[in-house]
Amino acid sequence: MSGPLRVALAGLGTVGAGVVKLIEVNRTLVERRAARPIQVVAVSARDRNRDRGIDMSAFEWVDDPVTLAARDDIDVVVELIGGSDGPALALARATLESGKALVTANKAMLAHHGIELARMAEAQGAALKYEAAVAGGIPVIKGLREGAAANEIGVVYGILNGTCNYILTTMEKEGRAFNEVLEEAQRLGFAEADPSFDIDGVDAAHKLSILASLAFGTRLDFEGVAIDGIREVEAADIAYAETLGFKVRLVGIAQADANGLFQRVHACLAPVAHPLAHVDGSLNAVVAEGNFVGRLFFQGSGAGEGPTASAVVADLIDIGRGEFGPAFAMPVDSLTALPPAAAGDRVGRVYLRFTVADRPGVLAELTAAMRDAGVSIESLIQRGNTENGGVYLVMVTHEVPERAVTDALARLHGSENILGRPMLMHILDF
Ligand SMILES: NC(=O)c1ccc[n+]([C@@H]2O[C@H](COP(=O)([O-])OP(=O)(O)OC[C@H]3O[C@@H](n4cnc5c(N)ncnc54)[C@H](O)[C@@H]3O)[C@@H](O)[C@H]2O)c1
Ligand SMILES: N[C@@H](CCO)C(=O)O
Ligand code: NA
Repeated sequence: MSGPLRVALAGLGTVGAGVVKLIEVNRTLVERRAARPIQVVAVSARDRNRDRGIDMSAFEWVDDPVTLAARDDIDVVVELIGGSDGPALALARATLESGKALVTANKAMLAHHGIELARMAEAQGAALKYEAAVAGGIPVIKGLREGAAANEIGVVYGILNGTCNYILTTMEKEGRAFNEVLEEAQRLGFAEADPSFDIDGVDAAHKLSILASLAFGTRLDFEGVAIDGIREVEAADIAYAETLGFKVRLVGIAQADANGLFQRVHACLAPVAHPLAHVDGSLNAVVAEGNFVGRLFFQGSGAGEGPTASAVVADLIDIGRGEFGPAFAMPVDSLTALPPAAAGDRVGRVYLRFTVADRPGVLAELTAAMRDAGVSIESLIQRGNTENGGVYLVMVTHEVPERAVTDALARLHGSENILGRPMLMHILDF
């Protein structure tokens, strides 16, 4: 064995504490695999005295994590603070500038500053590793960056947020209210510090932009992701979806073709036969289609202490072995910049839920707008009273270009017969 890999941990929350525990429990095999001892030299967090359920007395405590970057007795800094900017970014920059290896679970930081950090790592010949940042414990970064590296990948999509999947599937199985289930996900340690990042789709978009760069060899483009979360999904939508043969899932989709780079996060209806319809609770899943390997399906725990620590320590093992290369699978200057592709040309089936007044002529008005916009209806359900005195009218369209649905909704805008905002979800057709 060569000399120890000297590690500093910045951030001792859910993930940081998990890393300390994993190294403790699995030390022997981790060190055999890294071919050297793993030595946690120093740690930093906001509150020194917080009870983390682990003995930290062997580690030097540091108040300012950025000072870790300049130390000669540290080889790798592990950033587990979070946040796209602030102390996490200051630490990441200082670490790479000093030529040290950086391991991070911070997808927000990578989505916003990944290219800059990858360039710094390249300039210094330093490792920048981030397996925990996308789909937690699932080795999807390794899978795309290494395992599928010989393929042209046309599409990558999946369930990238454990909190949303936990909320949607718990609502589905137990019929419980949105807010109650969100609080439970926060207690279980899945949710981001700001849970709106989870439920508004931002966290999934951070991860999707990283996956897209790896899959297509394109420059990371978080600004190009169209984002919708799950706030508008009602228990009724989940029940209608079930009646129609679907499950509601928050799905991130990235596709690269002659039209450019299409990236979108949105609640979708997955047909019950689709593998994503069977991804429950806080699990994540990623599907990638390669031109030689075919369909790859990765599934596992995308959040929580153990699975995320598993990914962080795997990165440390790689660094211990000296196995790393360009952060985004190729040198930054080789990444192409594709223009964002417009959604309007995309063809697919759509689920629409309207809350309508219960009076004659409403259905005729709705179907006329669909007809005039060239939208053909595959199935239609009208049922029940809603709280605001209307009835729900739910339809699934045949395959149509997205702009036709937008046109139909524009024709109905302002109609006295339509109460509240229509709910639209795309049907997953990969
Ligand atoms: N929790 C998960 O399941 C999960 C999964 C994958 C990725 N991540 C990512 O991992 C990172 C950490 O997440 P977490 O859930 O462990 O967060 P957390 O809120 O539980 O922990 C954050 C830690 O950072 C420390 N911290 C905050 N500001 C600091 C500062 N200025 N200096 C030093 N320490 C500071 C806090 O004291 C705390 O120990 C985030 O980037 C998150 O997105 C989390
Ligand atoms: N908040 C994230 C943590 C994992 O990145 C989730 O719920 O998936
Ligand atoms: Na991962």
